[in-house]
Amino acid sequence: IKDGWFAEISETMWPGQAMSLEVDKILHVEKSKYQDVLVFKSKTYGNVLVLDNCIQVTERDEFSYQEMITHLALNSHPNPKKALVIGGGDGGVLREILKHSSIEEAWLCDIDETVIEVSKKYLPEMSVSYQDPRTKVHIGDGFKFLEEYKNQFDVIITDSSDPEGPAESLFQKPYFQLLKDALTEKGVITTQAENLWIHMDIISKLKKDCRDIFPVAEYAYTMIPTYPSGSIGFMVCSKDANADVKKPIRFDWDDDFVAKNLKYYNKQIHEAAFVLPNWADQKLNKG
Ligand SMILES: NCCCCCc1nc2ccccc2[nH]1
Repeated sequence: IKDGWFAEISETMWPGQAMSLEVDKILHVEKSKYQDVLVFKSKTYGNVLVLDNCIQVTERDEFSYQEMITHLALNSHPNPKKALVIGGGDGGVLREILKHSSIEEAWLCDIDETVIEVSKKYLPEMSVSYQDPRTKVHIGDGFKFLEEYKNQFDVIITDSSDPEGPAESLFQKPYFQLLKDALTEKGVITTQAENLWIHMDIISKLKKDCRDIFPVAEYAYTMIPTYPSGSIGFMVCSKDANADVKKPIRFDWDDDFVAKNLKYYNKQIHEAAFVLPNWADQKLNKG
């Protein structure tokens, strides 16, 4: 933090550019077992969680990412009862999962307990989900967790940080085989799949790996001002060869519920999220 501004600089992940947020007050600085943890109150984006100098969530725009990574998956499954989040220690994805009345158990496995602790203290609107009786928390490596739970989950959401650091293994092909084996018959996954403008190499490899393992694998994205280049994507995959993840197969909420509980996701946005600009479509789907 310099002259009252935080700059998200990474010469390896987003060379030559950096999102900056003006700092009102530093709230927490800690070196956990796995990463540097920083929480600050920003001037215009609420509280901000930073891990190893990368912005993870801000209170002002987190709903875009949390709603899309969750509902693109859950609304692509006929009747999700048991869901799992790998990562996502802030609790925002859990909060979104719990908006589905079909959910009986919502599990979360994050490697870093410090992230959960600071989220409970500084991100109350996301960590509120930890109090829900359907929530089950496991602290540990998602890779190892999945090796123990085969054919258990209808939906698995990988809400990971970036490939540099503790989440590195969550972007490799073996991880997607583990996800598939942990899913039930018509299981669906979504993963944090980076940005079209600066990570086309990561995305095309993710899509290829997912296509080798899942019969259905598509990339979708959302607008989010505080992630690099202002958007972030998701791999959306299904074990059901007949599934069309590009359209919601379920939308159980009435207008009143949507007005009160969904600030971003709706049926049209679900479909629009998979529509790519020409250059990206060429590279991803015809490369
Ligand atoms: N550069 C894009 C970063 C996306 C980060 C998404 C995210 N936000 C998180 C918060 C806590 C734990 C894991 C998380 N993963």
